[in-house]
Amino acid sequence: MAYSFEVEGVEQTYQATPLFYQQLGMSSSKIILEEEANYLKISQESPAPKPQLTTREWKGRYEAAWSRPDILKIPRVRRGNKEVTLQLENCQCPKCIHPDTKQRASDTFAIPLKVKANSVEHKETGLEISWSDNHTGFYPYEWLHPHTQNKHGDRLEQNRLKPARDTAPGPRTFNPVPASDQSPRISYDEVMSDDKRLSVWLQLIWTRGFCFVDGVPTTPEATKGLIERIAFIRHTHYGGFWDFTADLTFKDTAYTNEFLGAHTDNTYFTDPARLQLFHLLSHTDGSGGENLLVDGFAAAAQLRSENPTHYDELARHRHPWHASGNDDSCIQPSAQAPVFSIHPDLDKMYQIRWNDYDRAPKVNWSAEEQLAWYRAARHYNEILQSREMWQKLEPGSALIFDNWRMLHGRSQFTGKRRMCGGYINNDDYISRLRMLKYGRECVLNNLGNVRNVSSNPYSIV
Ligand SMILES: C[N+](C)(C)CCCC[C@H](N)C(=O)O
Ligand SMILES: O=C(O)CCC(=O)C(=O)O
Repeated sequence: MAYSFEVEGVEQTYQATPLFYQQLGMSSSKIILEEEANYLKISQESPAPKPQLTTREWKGRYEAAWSRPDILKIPRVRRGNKEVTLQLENCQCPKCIHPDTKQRASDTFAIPLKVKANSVEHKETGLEISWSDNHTGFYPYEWLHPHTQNKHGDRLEQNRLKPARDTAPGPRTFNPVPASDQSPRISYDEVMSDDKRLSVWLQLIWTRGFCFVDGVPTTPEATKGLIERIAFIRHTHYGGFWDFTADLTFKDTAYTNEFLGAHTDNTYFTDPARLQLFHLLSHTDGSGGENLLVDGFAAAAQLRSENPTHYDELARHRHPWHASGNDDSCIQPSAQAPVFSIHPDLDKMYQIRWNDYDRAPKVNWSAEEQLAWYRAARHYNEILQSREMWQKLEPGSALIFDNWRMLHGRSQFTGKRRMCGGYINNDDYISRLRMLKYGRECVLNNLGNVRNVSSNPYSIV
């Protein structure tokens, strides 16, 4: 890739290796960025003679300019019309990316929208940028290079994922945020002994998004048996049934005592687990460790009513997700996936992926598309925070929830906290729910029926 600059009036072309600054004779000294109207003036602060590098409008197109206060554009490739944009929130420094879990460690939405790059310095291994919110960002060259971005976004994405109608269909009907004491609950003994109560339990999870099971013996064995009452436990790189504490058994922030903001699990799987059950077995010599739940569908419906465009942004743009904490794995879905997934037959939202820790930097979109998406995501994040339901789990009461609809999280804690639980696949849960609710004959008679009516078992997705 070649970058073209006019240097002192003479057009020069530089191979766009990440070190192209050095080819400009700019040694590892501070590069000062100055904004002049629509131009980006990159000059060098060093005792050596400074080759003035001034980008300018050329044949109606800018060679480089600020397109957004928090995005630094370095000159795009004239022929390929590519450009590299850097964002504070994709900073790769150890404060922004957890050195062990490789997850985002900074809060994307705490970054001011109007953040600006004050200066750029290229170091041996990457660019160091000091940002106006006093954060010093670091972008390794080998990270920078693959993160060039297509100015026009991903045409395929724009064409293929445009919502079927002027705005993407909404989520299925949702219930208002229940006060903690109005949470759906059911008895362990009933669920374990009676298929009718089992069916009620599964329908409560589907209609309300979550359900507590009271009277569960505070042992891993009883908890495992409760999960297996629904279906076999989904095995992942975290194992099958988990019994965990804050010891980084796996390099994921769940295995720490840190705060975890509202998120869905498994965004990095092609097929995220559908149900997740937590049973707090004990918490001694410490405090904190409360759990939060948010109804992501209810929040999405609120977003859609407040700003349909923001809702569409989160339904249209697909993102890369990853789980890379363990040294021997980097798990990613087979295709990038959006925050809101709309069912292709039933024309309603059926899955939310929301996990800022595990969201990888997206490359195939333009600066303008990024701005629109981040505004929408910020709006959704504010709604989610306003709808959080917090409560301290108690030994003996297990919490199960729909991981495609409900977001969960945890407050920071001290002391020894032992949590157990497990995942269940979507297909196994939905099969169990349909068979118990409709019966086998009705389910088999409706295979292939895609009408979104309650008499059709397929309407349960
Ligand atoms: C297995 N257990 C639930 C304990 C932890 C799993 C880690 C979840 C991961 N951060 C994610 O968001 O998918
Ligand atoms: O520790 C907890 O209570 C929840 C951990 C969590 O959010 C997760 O495992 O995804």
